[in-house]
Amino acid sequence: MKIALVQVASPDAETREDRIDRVEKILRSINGAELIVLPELWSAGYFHFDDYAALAETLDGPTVSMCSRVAAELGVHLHLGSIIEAGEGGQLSNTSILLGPDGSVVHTYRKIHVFGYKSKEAELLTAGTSLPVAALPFGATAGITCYDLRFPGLWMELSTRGAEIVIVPAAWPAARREHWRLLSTARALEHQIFVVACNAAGTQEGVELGGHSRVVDPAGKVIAEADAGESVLMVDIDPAQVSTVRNEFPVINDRLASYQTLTV
Ligand SMILES: NC(=O)CCC(=O)C(=O)O
Repeated sequence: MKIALVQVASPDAETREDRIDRVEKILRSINGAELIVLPELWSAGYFHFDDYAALAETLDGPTVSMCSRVAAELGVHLHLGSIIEAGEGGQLSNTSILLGPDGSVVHTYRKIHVFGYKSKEAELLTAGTSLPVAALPFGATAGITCYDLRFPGLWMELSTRGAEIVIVPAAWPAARREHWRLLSTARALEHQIFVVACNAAGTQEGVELGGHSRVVDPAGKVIAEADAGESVLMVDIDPAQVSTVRNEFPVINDRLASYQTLTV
C-alpha cells in the first residue's frame, strides 16, 4: 500500500485560496498512492491565530471541497490534515477529516488536546470529546493531531479500540523536532501499529516548522522520513505487518487492562 505524505508550508504572505490552489496542483501530481496525508491546519496556517475566526469553515467549505474533489477524481483516501471547523453556537474546532475514494467523509476527529504553549489554539478552539476508529480496506485507522502525540493514555485507548494505523497531521515546530521523532517512533513501537505522521514545513509568524514527516512501522522502524523542506514523501507499507509483528512478539497480550488495581 502506497502512502504519500504531503509536507507543505503555509507562508504568511500567501492567501488561503492561493495555498489551496497550489496544494491541489501538488495533490494532482501524485501517482500511485492509495492514501494521501496533509499537515494540521495547512490551509489556514496553524500559527495564524488572528485569522482563525475569519478562516473557519464547514465541511462544505473551500478546503474540504477541493480535497473531496481530488480524492474522488484520483480514487484515493485523502486525509486532509485539519481545518478550523465552524461548529454550532460559534464554537471552533481543530477538525481532521479522512475522505474516501468517492470523496465522502469516512472519519472525523476533533483535536482533544488543544495546544496552549506559545500558542493561542487552546484559547480559541474547543477541544474534541470523541475518539473514533474507522474500519478501512487497509486496516483499522484512526487520526489524532499533533500535540495529542504526547499523551500515552490517549494512545492506550486507541490501541484498546483496535487502531492499527494512526495518522498524525501536525504543525510541530523545529525547536522540538527531536520530541516529534522520539514520540512518533515510541507510539508505533509500544502499540505495534503504523504511525503516519505528516508535519508542516516552512515558517509561520516567525515560528520555524519542523518538517521531518515520517512513517514508523509496528516494529518501531522508521521506514521513511522527509527532511525539513516542502516535499512529497512516498512510502510503501504492508498493513499485514501489524499482525505479523504482534504474533512474533505478543507484548500487547501481556498488557494489563488497568494498572490502577495494583496495590501501593
Ligand atoms: N500544533 C501543535 O499541537 C503543536 C504541538 C507541539 O509543538 C508540541 O507538543 O511540542
